[in-house]
Amino acid sequence: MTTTAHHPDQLDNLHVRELTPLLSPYELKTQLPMPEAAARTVAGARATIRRILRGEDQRLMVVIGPCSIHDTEAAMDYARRLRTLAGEVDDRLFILMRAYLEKPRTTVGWRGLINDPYLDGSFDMSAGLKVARRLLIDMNALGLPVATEMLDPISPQYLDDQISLATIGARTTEAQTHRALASGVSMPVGFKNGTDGGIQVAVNGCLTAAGSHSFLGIDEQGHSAVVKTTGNPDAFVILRGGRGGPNYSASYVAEAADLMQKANLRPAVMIDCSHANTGSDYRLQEGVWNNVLAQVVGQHEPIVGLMVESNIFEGKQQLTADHSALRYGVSLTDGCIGWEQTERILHEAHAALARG
Ligand SMILES: O=C[C@H](O)[C@H](O)COP(=O)(O)O
Ligand SMILES: C=C(OP(=O)(O)O)C(=O)O
Repeated sequence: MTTTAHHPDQLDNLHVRELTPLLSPYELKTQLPMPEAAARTVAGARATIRRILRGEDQRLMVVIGPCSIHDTEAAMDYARRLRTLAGEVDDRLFILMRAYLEKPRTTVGWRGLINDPYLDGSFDMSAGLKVARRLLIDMNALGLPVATEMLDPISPQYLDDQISLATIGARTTEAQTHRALASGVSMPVGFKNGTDGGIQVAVNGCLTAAGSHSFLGIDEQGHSAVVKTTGNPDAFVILRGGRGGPNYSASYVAEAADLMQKANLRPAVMIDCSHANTGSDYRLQEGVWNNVLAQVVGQHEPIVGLMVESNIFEGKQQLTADHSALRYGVSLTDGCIGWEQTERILHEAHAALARG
């Protein structure tokens, strides 16, 4: 650890308290290598998602799971349940678990398992990366692929072999850093519309990510490096609502498809049933889900999937200093639907899609 002490003439690092070296991606991947079964899950899921995006696989992609993971035991409990459920509906629905390990905040708040794994402001990110990698390996080894938000431009070097689908969130969808990052990651990537509801920024994100970029990052040894990318052709738009309200209706879906077409991109749209599509009221997610399903049953394209915030138990809870008071399987960030409702809506969707 290097702690900076300020000299009166010092001009740099004036607001930096501490710099703590981190293990390298190579070291972490050597400590926690990819098992054969997990590798099969990731490779298979990425190929399936690419086929869905190109209209070659008619199944609907569903990204479902906690708003954020703070308890790995509860996350694995959820993952085992979802793995079983995914197998029951996989002729119509292709299910990925939402395994969100980094949280963007509107202002301040807990920023996720990688940033602060002990939930106490100690910010032990070495431990956070280890716990995140272990968890993603265990999920993939079950045969359950995962989707996550890529918020930090460094952490993907530690984890990207475990991730089948990446998303760029509403707060970063217009950022050059995240668009360049998306151009180099190894999996398909969804760009959310902006927090103001603007869809064009998400389309611009897809367009930018399709090209090659050069940016500052790290290599496998953890050294700072110029990262040169080839471009990622597998990008799509996620409609999550905005300040003006929801944007999951058919007219917004058509607008997104039209904007993608005008940008010479194959229209592919996922609907996020949460966030500004519900005004952050998790109880409204099922209504959004049903509306979008009705759109899909009539005409699948350009809708490729849905996203739902779900946990073992519904609602959310406050993070306080007394962790013994935390309720098992309840979100620490956005409110989620509970497991029973999750099972029900997935089975109902499966039946509705089977009926056509
Ligand atoms: O998905 C989670 C939240 O919507 C996002 O992280 C912003 O959360 P906040 O408004 O509570 O900070
Ligand atoms: C933060 C999230 O969403 P958004 O970027 O749409 O707010 C999320 O999906 O966890």
